[in-house]
Amino acid sequence: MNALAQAPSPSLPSAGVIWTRTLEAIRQEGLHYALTWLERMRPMEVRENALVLGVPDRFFRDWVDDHYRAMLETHLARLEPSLGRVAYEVVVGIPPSADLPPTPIVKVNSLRPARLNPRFTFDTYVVADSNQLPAAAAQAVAHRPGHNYNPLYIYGGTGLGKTHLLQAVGNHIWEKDPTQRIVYLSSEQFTNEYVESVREHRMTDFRRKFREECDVLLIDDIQFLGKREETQKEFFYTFETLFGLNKAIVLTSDMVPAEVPGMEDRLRSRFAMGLMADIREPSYETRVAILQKKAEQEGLDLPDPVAHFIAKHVQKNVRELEGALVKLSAMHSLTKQPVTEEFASQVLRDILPAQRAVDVDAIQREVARFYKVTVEALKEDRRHKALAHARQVAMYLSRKLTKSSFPEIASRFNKDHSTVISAVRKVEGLRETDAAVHRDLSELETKLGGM
Ligand SMILES: Nc1ncnc2c1ncn2[C@@H]1O[C@H](COP(=O)(O)OP(=O)(O)OP(=O)(O)O)[C@@H](O)[C@H]1O
Repeated sequence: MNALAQAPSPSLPSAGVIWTRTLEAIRQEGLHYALTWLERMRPMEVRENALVLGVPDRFFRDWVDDHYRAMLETHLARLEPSLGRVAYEVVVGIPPSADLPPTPIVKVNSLRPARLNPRFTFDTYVVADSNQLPAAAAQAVAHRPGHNYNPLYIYGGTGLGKTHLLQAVGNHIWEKDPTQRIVYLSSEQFTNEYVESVREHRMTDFRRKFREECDVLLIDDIQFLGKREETQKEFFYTFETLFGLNKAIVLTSDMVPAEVPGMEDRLRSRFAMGLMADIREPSYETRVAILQKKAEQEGLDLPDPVAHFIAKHVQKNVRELEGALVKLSAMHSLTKQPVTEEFASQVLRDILPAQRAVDVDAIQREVARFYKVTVEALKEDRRHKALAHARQVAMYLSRKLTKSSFPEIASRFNKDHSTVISAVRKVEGLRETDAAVHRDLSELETKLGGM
């Protein structure tokens, strides 16, 4: 049999090596059914900008060419940009196609569906208290699209990971089964496509794309549909068709359906038919965990105190946390300075919120709110255990976060200064030994914007 031929230029690997790598990439994408055919072919040579593959007969050649050429050429170009084509040569000795097992005739989407970012996967998503339900629901949809939670409606504030989860659903389904037709877009893009199709009299194409050739519909920021009456109508029928066919529908929004201005009632009620799950703002611990995971992904060695420092100061959303980390990482590789708290505070000066001056009043208010007691109760003499703890915490924070002296603090709580001193000592001790107290204090300090 004609074995592997040599490469045309010394800079290119041989046809055999290129072919092995191509098959490996296809295997990694889980396209096993394609391999049944592809593994029969023999790498012959690299000719001009084509990889020449040996095939047993013309039937085989035509079948592979019809079904897998696009996929092969995509993978080839990714591995060797100078090779954009495959060519075939009938070779004696390769077992003929007749003894191949029957292969399902499916149209393979060898390219990741449009607009899906491969970075947004379940692997790179940190699951925590703030997003447990939507993350679990998204995974359930990705495992059994159309059967679990249909539709799934994920809502929450900006930069909290809605798009990430939505795209993770799409990426997971596609990676497991590239024959699934996944349509991912924002409601604004849906509107634009609709308006264009009406204008250009291409509604049949539009409906085919969204109703007939769609197994999974993922729409980001559905709230923008509220302002578009005509598009909403079209979307309603799209929804009804897909839902009736058990096709998976996942939507994201920054508010619950009932709050979306201008959204028709019939759509609101349909959105609420499956599962509505909200992503909340990440807690302090979640922010630390996200920073650590992202640092690991970026290959940045992030010491714990620095992760805590950023988490304490960047509280708004995950997008801002990520921005802080990217900046830190870039400055670290440029300057080669060690990643310390001091370095972080210099680098992130312009993103960190300015330190708020905290006073005893603000501390009393925040602590009272936190422990669900009144500010007056903090200043009274009552010795109820929970109240006494809240009072001691308020005294400790007053000492730690303000410049007030013990007697000054004492006067604000109607106590004498020795009570404040022993309260501060007690809370300092508890902070070291009691994890719940440690967590409460960190959260309170974060809320108060202190260090
Ligand atoms: N739990 C998480 N784990 C890892 N990364 C996250 C998480 N949540 C958010 N991110 C990251 O934060 C950034 C912002 O997230 P995303 O774009 O999904 O937010 P969003 O809720 O869709 O925001 P918007 O409403 O503004 O569109 C992304 O880079 C995303 O990867």
